[in-house]
Amino acid sequence: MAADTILQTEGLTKDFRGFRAVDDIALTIQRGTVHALIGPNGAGKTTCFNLLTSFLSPSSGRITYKGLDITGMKPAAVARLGLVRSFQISAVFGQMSVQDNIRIALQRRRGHSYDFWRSQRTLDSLNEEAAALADSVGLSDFLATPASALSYGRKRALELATTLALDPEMLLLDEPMAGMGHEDVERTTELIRRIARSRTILMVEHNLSVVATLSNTITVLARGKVLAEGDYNTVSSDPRVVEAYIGSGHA
Ligand SMILES: Nc1ncnc2c1ncn2[C@@H]1O[C@H](COP(=O)(O)OP(=O)(O)OP(=O)(O)O)[C@@H](O)[C@H]1O
Repeated sequence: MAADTILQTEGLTKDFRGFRAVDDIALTIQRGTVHALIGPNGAGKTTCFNLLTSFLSPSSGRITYKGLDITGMKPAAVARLGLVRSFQISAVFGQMSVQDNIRIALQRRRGHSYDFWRSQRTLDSLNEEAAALADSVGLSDFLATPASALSYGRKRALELATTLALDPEMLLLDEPMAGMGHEDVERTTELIRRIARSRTILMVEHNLSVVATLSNTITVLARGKVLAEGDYNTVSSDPRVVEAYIGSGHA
């Protein structure tokens, strides 16, 4: 494992009752980069993503994070190592305000679980940090707003804030732009760019213009295998990639 590699997979394979969804994938993610996983429908992106966060166990192969073999570890243990998946781990409570949602997440990082209810003082001690996090995702004007009253894009921003409250070193984002309108996509792109300044990000994303804007490296999957890898210009001009997308009716 090279010194600046944060996550690596070797021979990563997943079979579903005889169907090979992920086939011998070798990924190397460099620390401090934004790495995108793309590919036509059914390429194996989600399966690969689920393997990386231990939501699925591989049929064979190995995953190494910061030099540590994390294959088969429980998702929570992986998260504690700083490899955190957004939108799944972070629950947002609709009736609670933006501020309270973020304060709960901050409490969780400190391992206090839900006993924060006991002390208003403990909660208040998190106000500053919560405000800073809300600000970092563009929600400073919404601190008192119940999460359920936020627009879809802002809800996703709140989810991101609650994930960032765990202070992950590496963030795995599953289609961060899914279901967003143009304005939210732009805001979220900027947000991810800012987050990426101090973190490593791996994302599965269908919006290719977002991928082009944000990614340092792109791995293209097709039929469970790595088809191409490189920067956006390299992979988008690769005839095999163009064909894979056209063949799937995606282009
Ligand atoms: N639990 C499962 N059981 C059986 N087959 C599965 C399972 N999960 C995924 N597959 C199959 O594995 C293949 C890869 O699926 P996956 O969801 O990883 O692809 P994807 O690239 O994320 O696709 P999409 O872009 O449509 O989300 C598909 O053919 C899918 O039907």
